[in-house]
Amino acid sequence: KKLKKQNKQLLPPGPPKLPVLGNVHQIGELPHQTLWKLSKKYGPVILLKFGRIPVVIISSAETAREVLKVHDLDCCSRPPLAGTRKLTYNYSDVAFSPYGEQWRQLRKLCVLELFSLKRVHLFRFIREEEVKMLMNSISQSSSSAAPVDLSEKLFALTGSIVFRMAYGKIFRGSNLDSTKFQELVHATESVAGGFTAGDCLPYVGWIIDRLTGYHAKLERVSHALDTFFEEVINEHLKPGRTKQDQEDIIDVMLKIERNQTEYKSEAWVTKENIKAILLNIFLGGVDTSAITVIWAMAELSKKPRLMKKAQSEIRTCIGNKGRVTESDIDQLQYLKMVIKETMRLHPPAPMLLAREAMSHFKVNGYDIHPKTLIQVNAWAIGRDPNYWKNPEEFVPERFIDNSVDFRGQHFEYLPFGSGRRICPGINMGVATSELALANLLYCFDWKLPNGMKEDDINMEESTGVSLTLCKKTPLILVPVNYLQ
Ligand code: HEM
Repeated sequence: KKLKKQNKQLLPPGPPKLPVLGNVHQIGELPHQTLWKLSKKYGPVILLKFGRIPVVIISSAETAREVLKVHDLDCCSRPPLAGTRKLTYNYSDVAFSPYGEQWRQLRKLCVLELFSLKRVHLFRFIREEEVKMLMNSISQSSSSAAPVDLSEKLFALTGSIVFRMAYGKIFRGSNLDSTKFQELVHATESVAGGFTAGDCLPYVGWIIDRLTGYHAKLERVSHALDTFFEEVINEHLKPGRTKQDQEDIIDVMLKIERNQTEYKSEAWVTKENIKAILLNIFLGGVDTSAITVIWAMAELSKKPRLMKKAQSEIRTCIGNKGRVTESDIDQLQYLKMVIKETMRLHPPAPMLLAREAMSHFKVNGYDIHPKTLIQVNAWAIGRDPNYWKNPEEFVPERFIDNSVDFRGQHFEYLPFGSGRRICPGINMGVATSELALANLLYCFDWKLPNGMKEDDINMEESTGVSLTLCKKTPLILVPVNYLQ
């Protein structure tokens, strides 16, 4: 009877699997690309096995809609992974915690308090100050016609912005300078989010994790993070901290923690929740915005005509004001299209964060069982020729008179995901990317170094050590001051 029932089930197709390993050996360094190729052969819903874990890969707008909208509630949990469990104080966070009451309350806290539009506006002065400092530092290189490593500068910029918003401190002069902070972010990314042997292989996996050094690295990183979080939280608890201090994200969370009784039915926050959410901000906020601006500058440098078009829009609008502020951004329609097109071709998170099915449901007629992991390939969907004309080409103009946006309602375009788990930091991420790009384009003309040609710009991708998709080689350009 059982066999009969099983035979009636229709599982998604997929490539042949090895015993024990499943398909792990086929994934390669750029999983979104490998899986895209597999989807061309096997279709938009594929079943793989990572060791013992069944994984379904979704690669079309229609099937993404089924998963993220129609069956959102059936699969809005996150899988339990060893790295994230350790780093998030046993899932005390928002991004990696399973679906349930705690996640709902913390998510509400993020949406209504921490990353709300009001909060994004309150932090505007931080973004403007940090972008201004970046322009000043680039301007110095410009006077000596020295090439600038824009990748490094942009990672440092978004690091400083997130650091100040969350911890209220400025890198410069602190014992954790920008380089050390970047190192900590990247070390954290290298142990968070991905699958370890222990997650995939029963009995022997944990031994492999010890032999490869993963376990020791995870211990080291989580200890360093915990020490850092303890330090910044304790600083916020010192009595000398005056009311005039600009309220940062730790202040907001500590206030809520203190007022537990007042909030009781609304939200409840412990020190561990605070630390775990700080970690989410760390991982969600730093690289994503920097990566967007780096890819945008790389694409525009390859197409000088488009760069000129974006610059003339900004320069006509801003005149001789000296810099672009956030109140100018709404008038810069072409700039917004450049950001959108960049996120279509280079979504910072090419595979949305993995979800876990909580109940049985069907996608495209295939059975999906509870505990199956579901990964949506946003990168492949953004290049689907059924939805995008000349999908491999960078054409910001495709967004003219096109209502498609990144708020999760258009399943052919999912840079921030969709459904219950959609990124709550959209406004913060977009505000940072738009302001930085607008100022880079306004303040400078950009030349390629050492007689390099547009076609020589290396557009190879790298997932590096993390879940995000960077440009493989740093973007090096020569700035020429536009305003003297
Ligand atoms: C360009 C900037 C950004 C991009 C492209 C981006 C992208 C994403 C994506 C694709 C997801 C997964 C959505 C899903 O599973 O459906 C996500 C989740 C998340 N992002 Fe972002 N993000 C950005 C900026 C930020 C910022 C600035 C923050 C916070 C300061 C943030 C915090 C989070 C959190 C907490 C989650 C987990 C939500 C949950 O699981 O409920 N992100 N982001």
